[in-house]
Amino acid sequence: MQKLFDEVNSLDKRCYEKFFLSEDLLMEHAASSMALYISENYLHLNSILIVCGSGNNGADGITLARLLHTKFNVKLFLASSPKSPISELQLKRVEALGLEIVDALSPADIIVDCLFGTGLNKPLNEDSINIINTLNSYDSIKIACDIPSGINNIGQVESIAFEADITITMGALKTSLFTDLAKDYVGEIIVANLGVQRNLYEVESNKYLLEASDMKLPFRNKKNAHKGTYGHLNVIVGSKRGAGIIASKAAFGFGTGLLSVISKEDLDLPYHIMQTDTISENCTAIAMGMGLGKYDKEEIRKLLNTDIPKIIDADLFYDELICEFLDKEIVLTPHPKEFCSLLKLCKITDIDVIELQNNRFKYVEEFSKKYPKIVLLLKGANVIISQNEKLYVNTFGSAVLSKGGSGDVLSGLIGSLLAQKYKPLDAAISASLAHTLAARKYSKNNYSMIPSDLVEEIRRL
Ligand SMILES: NC(=O)C1=CN([C@@H]2O[C@H](COP(=O)(O)OP(=O)(O)OC[C@H]3O[C@@H](n4cnc5c(N)ncnc54)[C@H](O)[C@@H]3O)[C@@H](O)[C@H]2O)[C@@H](O)CC1
Ligand SMILES: [K+]
Repeated sequence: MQKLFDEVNSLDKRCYEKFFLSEDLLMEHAASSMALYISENYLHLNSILIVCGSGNNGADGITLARLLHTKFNVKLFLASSPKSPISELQLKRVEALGLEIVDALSPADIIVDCLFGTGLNKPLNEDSINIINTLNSYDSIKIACDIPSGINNIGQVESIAFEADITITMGALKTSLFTDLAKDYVGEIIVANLGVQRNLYEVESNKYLLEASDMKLPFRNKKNAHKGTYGHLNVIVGSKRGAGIIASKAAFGFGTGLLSVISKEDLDLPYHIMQTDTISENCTAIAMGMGLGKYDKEEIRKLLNTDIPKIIDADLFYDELICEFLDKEIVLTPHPKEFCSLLKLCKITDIDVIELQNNRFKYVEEFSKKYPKIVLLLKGANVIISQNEKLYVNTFGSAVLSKGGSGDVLSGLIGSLLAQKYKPLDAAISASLAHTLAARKYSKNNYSMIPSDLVEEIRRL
């Protein structure tokens, strides 16, 4: 996993003091890293349009123009005149070299957006919106310098943002690049080296970006094993029984040795899935909440009171009963609307889904601060998992998963790993990664996947 930072100004300042690297030097390294990336990947192309604003993001762009002008046909466009001392200096340097500064936008093979970086602190004016709209309309390779212009420092897009194919971000990964709202704009994200090794540039953080290598699949190492070695998951199937059945099928394919569904109705299940009406004696994990529908509160309270590891989803996030159990180490997997209900029930805040989506990290942090033992998995385009005020982001999800039943598969996967004795946080992380990485492997198209296809892909991971 890689660290994420809510702000990097303090990291830049630390570089000036700790490593004696001036702002000028950091900027030179930032632009060199971008120039290297562009030269290594696009030397076969000819023209580059670099669009610069008045701050240091613009100064990065002016510096880049100087570094690339011998290799490409560089067109430098200044959307407004430089305001910071360093950007004035960078402009002097390119003027002295006689670089062309163009006074209108025109298409180019590559566009580099250096309008606004981390300094965007007010809504875009009409001019900026027009520039971004024009750039977005070009059929070019689109590269954002540091952050696509229009995304603010908490990852919100108020009106419009540059639609990058690649974002080359300076020094370290910023949290703002990983919100759901930023997902359609950032493209591939690359970190530019600022002349300091990344591990020296970075300090401690409570937020992490998950990588595929963080997924620990439940491979079996023992030779002397039997089905009981790999746990026994109990899935509580409610009145909307499809959800529990989907979860059960996913769970069985993800390694739990035994699986029983608890249901009062007679369900037509595959023969390897057992059915009973009470919790199994050797149960090692419970998955509940999905499709619960109408239920007996006392029975659910009894189940919640057991010490067996649990994953809880869906309907239970609308019942204040859940608040009695938030001091336990259980896994909760709400989608945004369910999380809003949970935040309200546990008296953190009363917000709607729009407010939550605008500030996902903030509300997950607040929840985790109040309930540090809970493993929370907030569903979304970029899943956020938290425990103990540490946040982990999974960005591998894609629209292929935006379907009824996907969440039930996830509950089954988490339940399966819990049954196999994964720690709750590890179960949530590995299951979430398996869920999203498997969905990426579905190759037919991005709209037709159904839960059984997803389960098939997960079984092939
Ligand atoms: N500080 C450093 O040492 C380094 C900074 N770097 C670059 O510097 C950038 C940050 O520079 P700045 O802090 O100057 O900020 P920006 O370059 O992002 O822009 C800030 C400027 O735009 C104005 N502005 C903000 N929002 C506006 C809006 N909506 N409409 C019109 N004008 C608006 C501000 O008043 C300010 O003049 C980073 O994103 C990065 O690209 C890099 O060169 C790496 C080193
Ligand atoms: K930018």
